[in-house]
Amino acid sequence: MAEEMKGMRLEQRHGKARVRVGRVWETEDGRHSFAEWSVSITLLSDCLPAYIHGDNSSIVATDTMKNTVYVKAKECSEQISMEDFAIGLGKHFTSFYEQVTAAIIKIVEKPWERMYIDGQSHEHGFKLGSEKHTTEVTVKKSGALLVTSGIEGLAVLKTTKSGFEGFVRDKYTILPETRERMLATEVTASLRYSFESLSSIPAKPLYFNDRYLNVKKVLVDTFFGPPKEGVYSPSVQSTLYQMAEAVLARFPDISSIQLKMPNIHFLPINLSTKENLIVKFEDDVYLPTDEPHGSIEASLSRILSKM
Ligand SMILES: O=c1[nH]c(=O)c2[nH]c(=O)[nH]c2[nH]1
Repeated sequence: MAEEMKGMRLEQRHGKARVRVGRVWETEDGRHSFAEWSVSITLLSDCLPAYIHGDNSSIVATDTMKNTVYVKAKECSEQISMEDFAIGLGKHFTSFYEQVTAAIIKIVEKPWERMYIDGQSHEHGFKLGSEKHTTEVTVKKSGALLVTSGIEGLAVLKTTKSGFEGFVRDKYTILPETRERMLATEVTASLRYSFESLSSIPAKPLYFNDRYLNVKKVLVDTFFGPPKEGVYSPSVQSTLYQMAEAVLARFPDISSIQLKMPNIHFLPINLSTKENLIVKFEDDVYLPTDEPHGSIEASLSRILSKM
């Protein structure tokens, strides 16, 4: 919310960050599902008197926002995706409070995965996985909507079928050209859905969970290529583009994707003295590093034809 007065402009928003909630759902046959979320709420609301006159009469307390997360979690009697939970919260804040014009809800899910014991899925046992599902939803009072989902910390590595050649060479360059190197990254992805109003959201339960898993699979499959032969990567940039393109080709309801793919370097080990070659690098012994790393990011969007 922005307001101009006395030749100045005040922009303000308030909310509650990192409200943590765990939710268990039990089906009739006794099988449990579980989700753990960290929910951050930001409200855009007309509460200028609080800033200017110390008058809090229009403020929705951030403590109330926190409580609302638990009330809404209780009300979800069946398992729900966090995108749908965020949309529900946004809908609540923008319709329940007159002064709230928009709500921005961010959720990060802790990656609890169902346990498998001797190949059999456990009814109520979960273990912590690695990459995280995230979402950010903006709901306006008008019902206008923006839904993004993300993946954080998807670490992938391949030991061959990667190279880097033909780049700029000048007096500062020492990097040799290669068609044989490791390729390692930690993918952060953010997907924007094309749903633009509350009424256009798919009614299918767990629609967004399904999308998340399938997008992750397309990203990973494109990064690695087929299991036997793999696929050659001429650069992180090229692989990133192919991953983004594959997602947009496969999922018509995703209108753009942003990918961040740091190039996490594994440096060849060569050890020698003046007299002796102790370790000669033969694409085998590496020094793993995490800094510095290449930082490579891009977003790919559909250009919507104006018919
Ligand atoms: O895939 C790569 N892209 C780069 O832009 C780059 N720069 C670099 O030093 N190594 C690499 N690798």
